[in-house]
Amino acid sequence: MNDMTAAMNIRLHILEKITNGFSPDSIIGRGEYGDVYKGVYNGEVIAVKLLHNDPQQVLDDTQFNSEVGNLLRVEHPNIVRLRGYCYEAQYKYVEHNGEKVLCKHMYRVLCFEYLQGGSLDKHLNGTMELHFSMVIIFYA
Ligand SMILES: Nc1ncnc2c1ncn2[C@@H]1O[C@H](COP(=O)(O)OP(=O)(O)OP(=O)(O)O)[C@@H](O)[C@H]1O
Repeated sequence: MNDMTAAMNIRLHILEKITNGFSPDSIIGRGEYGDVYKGVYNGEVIAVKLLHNDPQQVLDDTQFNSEVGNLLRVEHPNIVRLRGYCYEAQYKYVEHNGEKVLCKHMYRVLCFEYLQGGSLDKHLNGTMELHFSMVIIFYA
């Protein structure tokens, strides 16, 4: 990871804060790959795209890094800018068949400059499989 991508890494707790915990009230749009929330980061309004959870199509670190890298390289006046990303695991206990089970929840988030009536069409193409996953890692 270079300095640029490191600087654009936005921690999950910050994204949760600026979207009121990914509250439905903060949703500004829904796409094929995830829901889009509105938030303010470093004084700028941004569009926060929380990628869907699909256990069948989980991106590994290399693939996600590669997609973020691609988005960083795109510089065009007609294409919305990536402001940051988040790739972070959260661990929590959930009820499963009457037992408490520790789950690893991977969050994959892309943050874009906010556009009035904006869309991520220009960024998410057929080659991207962007999801966040929930994987049971062991039983308590
Ligand atoms: N940068 C943005 N600024 C403002 N609103 C946005 C932005 N990006 C997405 N949105 C809103 O969220 C909605 C869903 O956007 P998104 O790009 O995720 O889905 P989409 O346009 O249907 O494309 P896809 O099929 O790739 O998911 C958009 O229609 C728009 O209303």
